[in-house]
Amino acid sequence: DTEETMGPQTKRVAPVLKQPKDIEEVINSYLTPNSKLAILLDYDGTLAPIAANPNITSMTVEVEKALHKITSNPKVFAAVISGRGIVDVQNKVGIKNITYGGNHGIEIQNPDGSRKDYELPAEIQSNYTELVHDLRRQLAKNGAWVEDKRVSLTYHYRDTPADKIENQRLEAIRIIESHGFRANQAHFAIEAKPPVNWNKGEATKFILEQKFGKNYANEGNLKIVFAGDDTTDEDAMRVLQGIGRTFRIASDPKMETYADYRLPEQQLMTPLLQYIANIYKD
Ligand SMILES: O=P(O)(O)OC[C@H]1O[C@H](O[C@H]2O[C@H](CO)[C@@H](O)[C@H](O)[C@H]2O)[C@H](O)[C@@H](O)[C@@H]1O
Repeated sequence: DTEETMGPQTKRVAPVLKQPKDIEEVINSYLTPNSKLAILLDYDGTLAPIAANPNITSMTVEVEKALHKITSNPKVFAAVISGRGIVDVQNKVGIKNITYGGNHGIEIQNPDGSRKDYELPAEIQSNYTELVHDLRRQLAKNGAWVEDKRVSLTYHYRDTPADKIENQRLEAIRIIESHGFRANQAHFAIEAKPPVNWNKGEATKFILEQKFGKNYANEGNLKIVFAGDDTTDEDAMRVLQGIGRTFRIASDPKMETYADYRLPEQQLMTPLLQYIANIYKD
C-alpha cells in the first residue's frame, strides 16, 4: 500500500542530516515560536530505539523530557502513530496530551477520549483470526513468534538462527498474502496489515483534518513535522510531501524515500526534538 506511482509525489534519495547542527539548521529555518505546530511521530525505531523485544523498549530520558516540553505548549498538537496496538503505545509513551494511532492508524484516540476506529469488514476480521492461527501453527518456531494486535499482526523473527530466517520470512509472507493480507517488511519482522484503504498516511490526513480542517495543507501558519523509520511510515511521508518537514530514519544511503530528509540513526531524534522543544518552550 505504499504507492510508488500515486499522485505527483515521488520517492528519491533524500539529503542526509548527519550532525545535530544540520538538524538545527532545518528546524530553525522552518519553525518559529509564533507558528502552530502539528508534530506526528512514529514510536518504535523513532521515539524509542529498536530493542530485542517490544516489551523492553523505552524512550530515553532526554527524548521524554523534550516530548513533554513540546506537548505542553498550547501552540503544539502532537500525535504518535504506531504499528503497535493503541493501548500498548499509549502505555509506552505515557503522555496524556497526545492523539494516539494504533495498528498503523486503524485505531485513533484523542486526548479527550473520542475515538475513530476503522471498522474492518466481517470477512477480513475472520480471515485475520485464521491468519493468526495458521501463522502460529506453522511458523512460531526457531525463536520466531506472532504478535497478535487484534486487527493487524507482526511476525517477529529477530531470534531465529540466520540460516533459517529467509525460508521462514518468505513462508510468512506467503501465508499472510494467502489470507488476503498485505505483508510489509519491518525490522526483523513482517507486518501483516488488512487489505483496506487505510494506513499511516490516511490516518495522518484524518488526524490533521479533524484538528485543523480539510484545508490544513494551505494554512500558512501551520507547520507540520513527521518522523518515522519504517516502510509503513512512508505512507505518511507521501501524504505530507511538499507541505511539511518529514524525516526518515534509515542507515542505507541509497534508500529512496518520500521524506524530505534522512536521519542516519535513531539517536538523532534527541537533538531533533530538543531543537523543537527549544523553539516551543513556554
Ligand atoms: O510503527 P512503529 O511504532 O514503529 O511500530 C512498528 C512495530 O514495532 C515493534 O516491532 C519492532 O520494534 C521492536 C522493539 O524495538 C523490535 O523488537 C522488533 O524487531 C521490531 O520489528 C512492535 O512489536 C510491532 O507491533 C510494531 O508494529
